[in-house]
Amino acid sequence: MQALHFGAGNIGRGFIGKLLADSGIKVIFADVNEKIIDLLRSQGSYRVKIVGDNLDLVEEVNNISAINSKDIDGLIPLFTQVDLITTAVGPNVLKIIAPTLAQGILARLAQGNTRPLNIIACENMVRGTSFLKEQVFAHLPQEARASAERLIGFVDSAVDRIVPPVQADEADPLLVTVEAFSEWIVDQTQFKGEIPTIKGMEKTDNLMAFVERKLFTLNTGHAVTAYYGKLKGYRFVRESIEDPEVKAFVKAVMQESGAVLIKRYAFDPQAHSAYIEKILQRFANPYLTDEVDRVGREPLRKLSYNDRLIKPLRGTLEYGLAHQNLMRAVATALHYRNEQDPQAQELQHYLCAKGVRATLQKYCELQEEGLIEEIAAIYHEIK
Ligand SMILES: NC(=O)c1ccc[n+]([C@@H]2O[C@H](COP(=O)([O-])OP(=O)(O)OC[C@H]3O[C@@H](n4cnc5c(N)ncnc54)[C@H](O)[C@@H]3O)[C@@H](O)[C@H]2O)c1
Ligand SMILES: O=P(O)(O)OC[C@@H](O)[C@@H](O)[C@H](O)[C@H](O)CO
Repeated sequence: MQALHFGAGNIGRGFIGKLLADSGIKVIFADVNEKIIDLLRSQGSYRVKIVGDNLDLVEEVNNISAINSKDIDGLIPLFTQVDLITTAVGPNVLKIIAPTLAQGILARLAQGNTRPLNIIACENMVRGTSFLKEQVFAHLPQEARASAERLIGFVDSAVDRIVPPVQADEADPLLVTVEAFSEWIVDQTQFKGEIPTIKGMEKTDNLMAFVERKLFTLNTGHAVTAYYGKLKGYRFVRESIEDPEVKAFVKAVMQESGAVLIKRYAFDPQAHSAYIEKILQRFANPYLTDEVDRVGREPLRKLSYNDRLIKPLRGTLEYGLAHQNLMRAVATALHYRNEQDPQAQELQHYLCAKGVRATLQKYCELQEEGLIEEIAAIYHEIK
């Protein structure tokens, strides 16, 4: 079996590509980073370092190749050969690769290929593959849509493994360092044809519970660790979470979002509490060098209506639950500054020009006057 994987970055190489290759699947990486592609192609392998307590393991990933995703002439024929397409490019890039996917699907259909093809977006996003499907279908002519619907499975998933950016290592530029923990859960109801056997890929018919549990616990807490840590002058996630004040705040936020999840999905409160504790330990992993700016990246995405801060906050309103810490988390995120991050720049310009209330309306799509006033008051108090 062959798979085409878009995005040879941290998660692409350190998680999804590795699981696929470990399961005997030939993985073809497609990326816009020419340097990475050249190296992957010339080496035909790369190494993954897995770190944790009493663990310092280096594993080699073989049976791979790579192509520049801008090389359309080389890329499109691959769509007729593979049985699986995965992505780890970032939520904002899905709409950029959608036209290419549509072109590839059309080539496959034109060839009369009736083998099922499954596509899985592995992004931090609720139902990211369904979003990708909408984007791809928008580029398919009407007459191709019924066949695509019948033959192409768009499978939503939840992905969890902390993989910080690659440290510059001249001796081994492809090396990725990852934590031992990993979780990849797919919606088994959305596959076409036989579900491939991939070690480490778990199947469920209740994906939303897993996606929200992960995004609104780990990623909510991670974002707060980054934004509060940045405000306190920390550079690394570990330094930030080791500050007792940050840790207490992060835990309180995760408990508030947890109350929403427990109510919505009937999770066992004790098991959820253990899940939170385990996540706090993962943030403090002494073997990972993860910067608050990576975790806080793209704050407008993180502050959007369905993402890790606002959706849990909306959940507390829906169920009449406490939300003081979530409001403070949003106010803290609004203070995020990073000159290298265009979204952080846009956020600060808008805040400066229009003020906090207009910012909450525009980017978070909040409408509740009382809530907006309370967050604005906390924002100014933090200032
Ligand atoms: N790093 C983590 O800890 C982690 C964990 C779970 C989920 N995720 C999610 O995985 C996704 C990828 O994150 P990452 O940390 O690997 O990011 P990354 O920046 O390391 O990797 C993204 C890769 O996509 C490539 N890319 C960009 N535009 C492209 C295009 N048009 N075509 C092909 N490739 C393109 C980039 O060159 C880069 O190599 C994100 O959605 C992220 O939220 C990350
Ligand atoms: O990738 P983002 O920008 O959505 O979020 C940053 C981190 O919280 C995230 O990458 C985590 O490390 C990851 O989700 C762990 O599974």
